[in-house]
Amino acid sequence: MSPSDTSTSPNSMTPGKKLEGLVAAAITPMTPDGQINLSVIRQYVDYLVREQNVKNIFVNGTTGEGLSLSIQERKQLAEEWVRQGKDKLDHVIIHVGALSLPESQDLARHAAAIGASGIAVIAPFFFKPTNKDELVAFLQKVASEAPGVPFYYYHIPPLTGVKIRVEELLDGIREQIPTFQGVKFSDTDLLDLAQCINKNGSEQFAFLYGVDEQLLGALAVGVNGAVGSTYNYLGRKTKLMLQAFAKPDLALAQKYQFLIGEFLNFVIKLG
Ligand SMILES: CC(=O)N[C@@H]([C@@H](O)[C@H](O)[C@H](O)CO)[C@@H](O)CC(=O)C(=O)O
Repeated sequence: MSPSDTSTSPNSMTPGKKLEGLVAAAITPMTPDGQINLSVIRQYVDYLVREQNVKNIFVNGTTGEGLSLSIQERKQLAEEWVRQGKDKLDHVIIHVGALSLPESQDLARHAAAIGASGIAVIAPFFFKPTNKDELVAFLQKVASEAPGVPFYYYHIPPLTGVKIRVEELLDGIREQIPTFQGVKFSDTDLLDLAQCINKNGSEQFAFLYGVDEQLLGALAVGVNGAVGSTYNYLGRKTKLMLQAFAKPDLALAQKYQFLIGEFLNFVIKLG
């Protein structure tokens, strides 16, 4: 599917539905000879929905190694996820961040044309913005290329090295980026996260946490969802934790968080 022959109208998945709950950070399927393997994405969607009860996907992010892919590969993956997610997924969010502003803008226009339900952008991480205004200016130039598409800032300072506090960034953001919809917060600074939520209660922003092993802490300060790699295979288990937290049964929620932590400790030790 190319943007010109799209069979999916823009934002046709769930127009207006707020992004919340679990979002799986998509792994990029590859063939043994290093090509992207689009043929398994249909099965991947069905697996997420049926086996993990997860209906939101974040494409071309960290888990999907989007920044190691070519622009063409990123577009093909975005198209296939939107196509296969139609009528099955609630949200297909495409990460369109890149070091080159024109490339990021190109990816944003493409995501809009194929009907993605949202776009996200990380901070440029080689020549880094040194203050909030520089970062917002970059984000604004990308977001404005997709004026009908909800926009999310992807905050991941351990990888970008850009430590501008999100609380500061959000101050007045809608005036600069009218499509601004929320933050994917992949950092352990819960003070910053808590202040963001505290100060923006009236804005209806989505705050999605990205450190899976600490999700319970982020729930306690008020996030409305999470984006992460483990929701590909621990979606159901994590939903049990969300239910226990909402009940509220903190002891049970802790039990699930500890189990998830134990599992991740094992995975991290494997490298
Ligand atoms: C650095 C990193 O990869 N973080 C993951 C987490 O889900 C992470 O895999 C998990 O917390 C285990 O450490 C996500 O925040 C990344 C993510 O959502 C993405 O793929 O964009």
